[in-house]
Amino acid sequence: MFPAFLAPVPLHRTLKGIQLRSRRSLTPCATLQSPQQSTPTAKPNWSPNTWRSRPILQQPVYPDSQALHNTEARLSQNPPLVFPGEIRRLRAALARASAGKAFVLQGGDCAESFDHFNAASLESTFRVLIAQSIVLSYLSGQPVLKIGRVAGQFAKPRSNDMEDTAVGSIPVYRGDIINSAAESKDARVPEPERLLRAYSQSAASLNMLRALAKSTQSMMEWVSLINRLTPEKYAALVTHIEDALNFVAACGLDTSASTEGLQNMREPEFYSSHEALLLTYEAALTRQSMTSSGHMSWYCSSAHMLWVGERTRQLEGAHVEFLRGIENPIGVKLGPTADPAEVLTMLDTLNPDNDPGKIMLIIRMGQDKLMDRLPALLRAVKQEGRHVVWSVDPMHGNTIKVNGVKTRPFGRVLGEVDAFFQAHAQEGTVPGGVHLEMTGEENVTECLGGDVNEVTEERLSENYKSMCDPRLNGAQSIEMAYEVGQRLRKFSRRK
Ligand SMILES: O=C[C@H](O)[C@H](O)COP(=O)(O)O
Ligand SMILES: C=C(OP(=O)(O)O)C(=O)O
Repeated sequence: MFPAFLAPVPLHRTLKGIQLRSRRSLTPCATLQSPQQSTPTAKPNWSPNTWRSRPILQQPVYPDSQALHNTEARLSQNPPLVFPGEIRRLRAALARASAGKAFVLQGGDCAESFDHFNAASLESTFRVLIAQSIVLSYLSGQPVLKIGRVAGQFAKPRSNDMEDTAVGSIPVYRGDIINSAAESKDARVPEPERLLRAYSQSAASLNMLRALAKSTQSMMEWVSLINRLTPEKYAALVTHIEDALNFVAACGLDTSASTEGLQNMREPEFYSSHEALLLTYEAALTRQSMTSSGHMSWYCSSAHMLWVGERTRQLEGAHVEFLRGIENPIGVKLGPTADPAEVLTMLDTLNPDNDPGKIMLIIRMGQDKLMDRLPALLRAVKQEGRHVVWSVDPMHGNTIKVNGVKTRPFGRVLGEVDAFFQAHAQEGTVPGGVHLEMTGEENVTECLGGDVNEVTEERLSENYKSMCDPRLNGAQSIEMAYEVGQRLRKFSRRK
């Protein structure tokens, strides 16, 4: 199934410290072994621990290393959160997206929280993601692949190690899996037991998301949710969506689940993802499993898809080293400084056999910089015949501060989406997805703008709950789906 793993990395891009690939012996063993029981890996010179000898950024320093070690040992015995078959299914779906036959919608919290965790909030985000996917599918005529930033999105990379607060300068909050957001020096001390709590919350979230995905909704229930959150300017489109759904229902197609798209609407396939930042957590949840062709492979069982962040994507760093050995699909965040040679080397390292469902390049350059920087990347990747899904994260490059509060104006976010489609039209490449920090909660006031119940500067403090960066609320998320869908529709018709 993966014979090309045996191919050597092109010499000119071989990384210092990563040896050329060579034939390796395969040792059969039971499926889903943990790192501590591991047999030789299918990837040469890699194990779930090789990252430990690489330079690493954005990691906490635990005062009690024995406690951390005990927690890692505990986690490595815990059951996997996701399974190899699901991961392989996601890769097959992503391969379709890389060929322009599906579109990826990836979204969820900036940072999941222990204190804000509740069923209503999780369910509202799930429902809004499905509603967005219906709008996107209707407008573009493409199946939409739904991936949540959920069930593991707990660790945050930060710009600075320290912050000034009312109690003086203290270490920054790095996400609930690491320390507490409370403003005191003690609260910011990293605590290993938080890894176990994050694991438990992720398991509970996945349990609920799997149940939600299986609980059949009538199409009209979706229409009523979409209707409530649709801006006036798109009211006519809701009627068209309703007509289309009525038509397929009248044809008996909604119950027969005879096409991928319709089945997806009734029983949506839903995948989890998060930034692979806290490598002690990710490594402890990495398991070995046999592929259908009898090869042993490593899967990170913390989420279906993982991504490497803009701040930790150094080619010789620990995060890329960890990610190169696992079979999960990998996202790579690319900010304005990413250059073509670096991106191609990254692809050599993470996807040496050029599998079309393996890599998602997630552009987050900011609306002002994208048109300057993205076309060169699109050209280089296309010229080299590399298969990737191109996605846009229009959130992270468009953050501003208003009265000291981080926010993102809806218009700027949309500006980056626009530029993304424009760059692909110019270069003849495929815009394959969108990545949003969002919540299904309707009354959240973190991002400015939006047509339904507009968030003004004065309203930002009304209900600002994000643990780190501002999210689109339920109505802003649906509005964004219309905007992205219109652009995707125009794009598809241009072909
Ligand atoms: O979500 C992304 C980063 O973690 C976040 O933007 C960092 O925020 P900071 O610049 O306030 O540290
Ligand atoms: C930190 C994030 O993004 P980036 O690495 O693009 O800044 C994120 O998506 O949470």
